[in-house]
Amino acid sequence: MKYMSTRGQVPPIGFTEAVLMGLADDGGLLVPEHIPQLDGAILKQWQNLSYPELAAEVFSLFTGDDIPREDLKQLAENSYATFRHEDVTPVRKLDDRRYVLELFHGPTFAFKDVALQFLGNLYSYISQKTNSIIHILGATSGDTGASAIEGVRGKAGIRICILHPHQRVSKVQELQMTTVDDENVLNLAVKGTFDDCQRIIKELFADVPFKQQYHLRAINSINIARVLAQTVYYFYAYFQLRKQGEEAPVSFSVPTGNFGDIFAGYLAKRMGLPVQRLILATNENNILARFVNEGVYEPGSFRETYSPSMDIQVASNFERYLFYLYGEDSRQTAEWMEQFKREGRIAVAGEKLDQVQRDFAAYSVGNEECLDAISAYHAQYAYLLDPHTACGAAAADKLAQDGEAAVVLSTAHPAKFNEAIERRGLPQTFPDPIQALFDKPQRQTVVDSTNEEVKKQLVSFFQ
Ligand SMILES: N[C@@H](CCOP(=O)(O)O)C(=O)O
Repeated sequence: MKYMSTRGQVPPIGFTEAVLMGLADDGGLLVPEHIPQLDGAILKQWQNLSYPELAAEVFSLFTGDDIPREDLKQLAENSYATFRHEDVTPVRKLDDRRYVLELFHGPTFAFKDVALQFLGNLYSYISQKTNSIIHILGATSGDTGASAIEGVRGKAGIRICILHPHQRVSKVQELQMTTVDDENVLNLAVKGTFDDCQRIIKELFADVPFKQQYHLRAINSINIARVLAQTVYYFYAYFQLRKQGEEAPVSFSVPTGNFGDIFAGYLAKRMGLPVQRLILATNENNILARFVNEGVYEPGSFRETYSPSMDIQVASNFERYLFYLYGEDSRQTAEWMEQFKREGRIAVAGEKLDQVQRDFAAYSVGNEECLDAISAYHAQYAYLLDPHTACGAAAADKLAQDGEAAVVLSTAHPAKFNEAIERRGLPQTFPDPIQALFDKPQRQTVVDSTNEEVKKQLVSFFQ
């Protein structure tokens, strides 16, 4: 399998090179040159696999000859051995047609662990096999950073620098990142929003001489390996539902800010997983929901919400979707992205908008509505949702259709977001690893939201 850029200016490259390149050198995003097509017979073969076995199968469709199957299996085994649940991503049935896909059983209690435990090990593997230097640069609104750090802390030959918006992540998210004392970890707290952090790292990655001189690698969902790893749980969840006897068509409700998680679902569906609907749930930072419902992709004003990981205006993976929406036309995609840079707006109408609305249903969840969902699920099912999952649940309820089974992706454990839970006076017990964070010293460097400031820090950390 080869990879190409959504903007068409990168010659086809293999899987390992795509992982190392992260953001495509022409500023676009890497995508596989074709989407593998699975028939019913393959899905049948996969339905009883363990999570690591399934992950190895999915990846083997995308790695070409770059990674032998036995090595892939080992990578997957090692990556998912760190999860606290034997099913890795179990599905909980709440009622007749309502399910929660729990993606938070990894080391940092967020769905990002599913991909980043794997990517951390993959980077180690690639660095040993190819002698590549791995200097990771990432941006986070809270969850990716902690997971990425956990995935590579203390690993030989790897350094990691994560930018997070200063005082705009939850307390537990901040502690998970800043209490890590391994020498290979640098946390920069940027005086700005997540969008500032993401813009800075994207501009640094787009400066190809700088990126190459300092061997910068991506762990955000701009890295195609992240998206591929996230497709696996859609398949696994579908098989679990069928094993639990659920016969109805299956829809997924996905809380999303950067469009990575739901894009993984879109890819799984394009590969042949029978997904009825993909429901896109945003908080009040609702650029994606507005795009699906009105066809206009244009940042609104930034809102601080109870679901800070989704406080995002400009969604990284949106470009990948545009590429597919326009029939894999890289010239058109590049033009759209140029226009977005120039005018801050993209608008689609007619048949294209119809297609968007066939691909997704979307709902933007208000702040109080999110808390209402937490209270309602607690009262009705004795189940405590974190505020991001609550957005997914509220959207699933709002857009529910008769006769379908709705699976809400639970992206984090509620203990990561006690600020929201406390607002409804709901008690919760912190898991031990989270409780222990409060006694540890923190280490972070606060920086201005400029490329120059961040560059200065990187040059000294990655030299
Ligand atoms: N919500 C994310 C933002 C970064 O998204 P990613 O999927 O591109 O890593 C976070 O928690 O950091």
